[in-house]
Amino acid sequence: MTNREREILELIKKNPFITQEEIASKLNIARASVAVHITNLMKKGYILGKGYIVNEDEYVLVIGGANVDIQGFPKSKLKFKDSNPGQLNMSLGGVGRNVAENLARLNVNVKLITAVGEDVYGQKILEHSKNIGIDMSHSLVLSGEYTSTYLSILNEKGDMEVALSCMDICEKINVDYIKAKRKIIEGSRLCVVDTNIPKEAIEVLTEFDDLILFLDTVSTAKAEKVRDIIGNFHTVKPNIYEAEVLTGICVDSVDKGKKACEVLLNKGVRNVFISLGEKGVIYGSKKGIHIIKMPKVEVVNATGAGDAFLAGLVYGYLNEFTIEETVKFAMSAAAITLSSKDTISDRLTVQNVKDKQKELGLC
Ligand SMILES: Nc1ncnc2c1ncn2[C@@H]1O[C@H](COP(=O)(O)OP(=O)(O)OP(=O)(O)O)[C@@H](O)[C@H]1O
Ligand SMILES: O=c1[nH]cc([C@@H]2O[C@H](CO)[C@@H](O)[C@H]2O)c(=O)[nH]1
Repeated sequence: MTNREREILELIKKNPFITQEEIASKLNIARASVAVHITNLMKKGYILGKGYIVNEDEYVLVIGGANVDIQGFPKSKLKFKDSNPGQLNMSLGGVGRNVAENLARLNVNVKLITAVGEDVYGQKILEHSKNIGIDMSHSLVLSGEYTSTYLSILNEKGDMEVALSCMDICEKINVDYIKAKRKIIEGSRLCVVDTNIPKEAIEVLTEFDDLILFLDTVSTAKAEKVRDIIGNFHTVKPNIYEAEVLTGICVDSVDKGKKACEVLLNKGVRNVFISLGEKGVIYGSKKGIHIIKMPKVEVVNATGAGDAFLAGLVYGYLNEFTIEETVKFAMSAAAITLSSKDTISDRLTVQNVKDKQKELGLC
């Protein structure tokens, strides 16, 4: 939605009987432009038919992968080419799905476009989404396809050592499907996309009108898909390895992280957040480039910290936080996730994130 459309929608919400002339004079614009904006608001689904019946349900749309994560926790230092005593844990994952679940836990109205098979894992993902409040009505449920899975081995510190993703089903979220969902995508307050979906489908998304696009680059292999179109995203959150794929700069120091941030801003990205794991975050916008260090926190499983962080960025944007407030909120959301064995923490709530901010001195 454009700023002008938002202004008009606010006026209509206050007075559903307001005339186009009244809107025009309040906003100091021509009546004909008001008519065009109202037509667009109707097309995007914010106004439901004539008589200005307003659709109050503003939503965030997430497009990306949904996995079942299987993770191994060794009891002591990992020995390669050997069988390590440890524990296995299974939880729901997939970057897009994780971001959507974290947003739902932060009370954001969220819809997810993903693809699952008609198998046990797919059923589990659909059931859980229903319980948590993620709208899956625009997702694909495909017979003859396997729901995707992710297998990772962590080290004794809870950081991922190596992982393998098996996500061929995401190829079905293709250009045709994205085009068919154009109305619901353009009607979103903002759209989060991950690079699990095909390159061409992401490219189509970047061509949609007035779409605020947040990007999670997922992994170095998948970040390649967006290298040439990175300037078309509003907000990007690569980690240091993904930032290198996008910029060609090896982020092995804060200065190089800032340089990579500058490269991405110069390409046209509005807000850049390069996550540095336990070292914190380098963030930049036209107001400048800064770093916030991460305080020491308990780490049980680092998987999913980046996804909680991205959900925190969305929350900050929706609530008009400053960029610094947004980073601190997002880091605190990541801290809650780090202390959970599962990819998502069931302790993630707005109040708990605010309490965590205070506890960590990130206020
Ligand atoms: N080991 C850690 N100790 C402290 N904070 C961490 C740690 N790992 C991650 N974080 C916090 O979470 C944020 C995002 O983490 P990270 O840089 O690992 O993203 P990521 O690689 O995208 O994660 P993932 O793909 O596992 O979701 C960091 O900026 C930091 O605030
Ligand atoms: O290629 C991919 N690897 C890993 C993930 C997911 O990342 C999550 C952690 O950030 C984890 O849940 C995994 O399923 C993915 O969606 N695609």
